[in-house]
Amino acid sequence: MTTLAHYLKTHAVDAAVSDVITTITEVGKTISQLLKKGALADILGEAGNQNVQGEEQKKLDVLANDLLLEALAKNTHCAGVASEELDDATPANADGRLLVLFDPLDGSSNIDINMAVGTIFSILPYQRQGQTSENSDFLQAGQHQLAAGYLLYGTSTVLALTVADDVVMFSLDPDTNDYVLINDNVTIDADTSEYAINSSNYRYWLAPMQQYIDELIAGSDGVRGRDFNTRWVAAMVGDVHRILCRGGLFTYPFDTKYANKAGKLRLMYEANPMSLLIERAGGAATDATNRILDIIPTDIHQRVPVVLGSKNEVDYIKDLHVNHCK
Ligand SMILES: O=P(O)(O)OC[C@H]1O[C@](O)(COP(=O)(O)O)[C@@H](O)[C@@H]1O
Ligand SMILES: [Mg+2]
Ligand SMILES: [Mg+2]
Repeated sequence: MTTLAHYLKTHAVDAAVSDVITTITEVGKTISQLLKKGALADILGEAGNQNVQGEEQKKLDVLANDLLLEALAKNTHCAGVASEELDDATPANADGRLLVLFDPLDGSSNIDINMAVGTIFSILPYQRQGQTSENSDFLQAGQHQLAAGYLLYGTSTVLALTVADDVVMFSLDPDTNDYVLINDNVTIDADTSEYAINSSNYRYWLAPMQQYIDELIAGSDGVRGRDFNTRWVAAMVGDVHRILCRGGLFTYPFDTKYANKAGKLRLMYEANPMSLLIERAGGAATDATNRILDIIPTDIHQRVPVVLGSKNEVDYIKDLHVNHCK
């Protein structure tokens, strides 16, 4: 049996990165416990305020954010924290070498209905040690991430992590409260017949995305010549987990639903960490045409269209978009 602590110690993981991962995953245990108690822990419902992106915050969005912030502020390696729920990045320990970014609670609309939610995190290097970190320090392309992962609070609590070239998965053992390795080499098949999209936004999509979904729905009667199946967890963490387990295609594409929003998902707290996991597992992650990990952010809260998962489907979507522009 390999615990997370043992894995981090024996895989030559940088000690500071390892320590920050330990801090995040320890908080994950607390969030997991709170979710198990649910209504009995008074964690359901609205917090009564909006985050910087104008979204109503749930009590658990705020609680998970505060727990992570408090724990990371005490971690000497952490120079600053940026969160989906905070207006600006919060400086931590100026001598730290690492910046931590997170979506404290992904899938907020699932909290009150007892469905899967998660925590997504990303670790970047800090370049100005000794000085107080600022928003601009976080504006690094996703390819520079030193580690990324998520905790999925589902029927069991699972950690997916990449700190080296591979992706590994752990399950939280409720008896010992340890994360135990359950997959030491997560890989995604290049082909899939399963896709995830919120099709209620169909009328707001670009023509190539509408064409793609039309083709999947036509199934064996259409140009694809085979049937496809839809799955939508309404928590990116759940959809990405399914893809890491059995392949698939996930997209929250560009849409025109809200002016000035290039898509719903956040580059730095959702798209980047998930893209690193997906690529390292052999899949692909784009904004429909460009690799997400190459995008140089201009704002810590910027949004990005996301197309990720089994490589051949991601490439197929890219071709549709490129050909449409010719
Ligand atoms: O409400 P929709 O359109 O189904 O969107 C679901 C998507 O929104 C998200 O819940 C956004 O994340 P947050 O819950 O962190 O805001 C994704 O996890 C998910 O893929
Ligand atoms: Mg989210
Ligand atoms: Mg969130």
